[in-house]
Amino acid sequence: MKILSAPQIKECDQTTIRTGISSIQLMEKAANACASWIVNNMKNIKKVQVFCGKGNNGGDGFAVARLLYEKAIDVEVYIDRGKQDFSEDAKINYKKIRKNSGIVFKYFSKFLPDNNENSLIIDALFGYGLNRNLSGRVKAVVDQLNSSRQPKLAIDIPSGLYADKMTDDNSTVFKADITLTFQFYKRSFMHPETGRFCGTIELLDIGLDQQFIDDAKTDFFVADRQMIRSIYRPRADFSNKGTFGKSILVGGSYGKMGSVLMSTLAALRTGSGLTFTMAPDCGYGILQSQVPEAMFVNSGDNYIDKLEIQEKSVYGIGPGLGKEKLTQQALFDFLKSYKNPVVLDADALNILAESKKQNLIPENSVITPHPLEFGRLFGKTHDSFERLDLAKKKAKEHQIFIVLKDHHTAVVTPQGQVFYNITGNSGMAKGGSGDVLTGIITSLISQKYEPESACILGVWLHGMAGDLAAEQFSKEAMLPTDLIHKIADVFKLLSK
Ligand SMILES: NC(=O)C1=CN([C@@H]2O[C@H](COP(=O)(O)OP(=O)(O)OC[C@H]3O[C@@H](n4cnc5c(N)ncnc54)[C@H](O)[C@@H]3O)[C@@H](O)[C@H]2O)[C@@H](O)CC1
Ligand SMILES: [K+]
Repeated sequence: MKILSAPQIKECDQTTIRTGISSIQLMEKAANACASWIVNNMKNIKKVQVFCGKGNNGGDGFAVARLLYEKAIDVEVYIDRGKQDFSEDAKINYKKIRKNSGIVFKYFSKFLPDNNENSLIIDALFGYGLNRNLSGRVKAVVDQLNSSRQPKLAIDIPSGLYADKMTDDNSTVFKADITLTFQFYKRSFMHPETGRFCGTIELLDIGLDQQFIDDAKTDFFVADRQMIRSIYRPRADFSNKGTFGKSILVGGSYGKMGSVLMSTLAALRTGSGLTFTMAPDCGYGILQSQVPEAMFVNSGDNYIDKLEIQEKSVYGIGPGLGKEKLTQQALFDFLKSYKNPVVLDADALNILAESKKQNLIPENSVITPHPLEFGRLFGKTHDSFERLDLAKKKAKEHQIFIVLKDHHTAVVTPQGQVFYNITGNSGMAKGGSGDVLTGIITSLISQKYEPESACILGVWLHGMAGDLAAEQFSKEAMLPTDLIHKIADVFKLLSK
């Protein structure tokens, strides 16, 4: 699914209006979608306090207030004091509810929190039209709303959040529990500094012009179910283990054998035909007893000191590798003579960063850094938007795929496209989750998925396995090894 910028969404709204529906009808449709969602999904809500701004987001708020009032919900509407230069459609909806004597109108300054879980705060102050930080009375009331214990819902975008860029440090943003957003995810929903204000995100389809959406140019996408289904290839009949490729997981050192073990298990569970582990001898017993399906290639004593090149294989290198001098040399020698795409993670990336040998990464390879590893490889950045810009630049420069791990991991392609992942949860923020991802992506490439598809599908699978693990074990208790077991259920879901 495409992510459009705020100006593109505005153009999309306007195109939709030109091609049939009037702007006030479109607002009514948007408000209806919100009100229905609230009525159907928040059955305990008896009262709403709707905060309306002067633009069309405020217009949505007035219309939602009216529609909820018609559903016998107690409604209070809050507006700013002073001259109200409402947008045209906001004015129409404002006048409509002004006539309605049952709806209570108040100024922001009169807000008193109910602190009651049956009373919902609705933020319709600003949407994608925000062009400066919140200040004055609006800022004051949003600060007050944020400290209330009532459930909070934002219409389209939490007020104070820009659609496509960072907020300034310490600026005020409405902290929503739920964001009902129209048609598109916004980039700011996907980044940790800004996404944390959105709570649960629900996409509401308001029937915007499909032709405009199809033609719109963007570098940013969300990997949704539809995209994943188009990438996933069910396992073919009439096949043998050779059909599904050979994965070689390289890593492990004394005390860190678990990482390459998890990568190996994940590669097997993802369907790799033949799976090898290249690890030092100290891991021999562990690996052979824990993963009898994988073959062991001895690559050193307590750490890897040589890396054998095997034909027609896909290498996933890095988990638990360590940074011994001889390991470093083994990695350099390997990358100098091996020209096929590889998957590089963890210490493989740290070694390349410390030795400034990023140029050794073969074209079309996949690297899977977390923010710190990315910083070591390509330099520090101020925030995750800047980091993503730099990743786009570096993916192009090195012609590689960068899987930038984060709450919403982003797959960045050599063409500069970005695919945000929306599966996964904070229960995965544990040592070992990354090793599982390395195994999954390596396995998919060995099964002849193009690296781009392998990254997008792999990250999605990994997150989905995490969501299923959280459901069974809780975010706190779930383990990276649980992710590996849940891969089975994710494939079952995919093949339905
Ligand atoms: N027909 C349409 O265009 C539709 C728009 N919709 C809603 O309209 C929203 C966009 O509406 P608008 O473009 O009117 O934008 P907003 O409702 O976000 O408000 C923009 C107005 O607020 C002012 N403003 C921006 N930042 C401010 C700040 N920090 N302090 C004070 N004033 C500030 C702007 O100068 C402008 O007058 C969407 O997010 C969505 O909620 C939906 O109703 C769907 C249809
Ligand atoms: K809003």
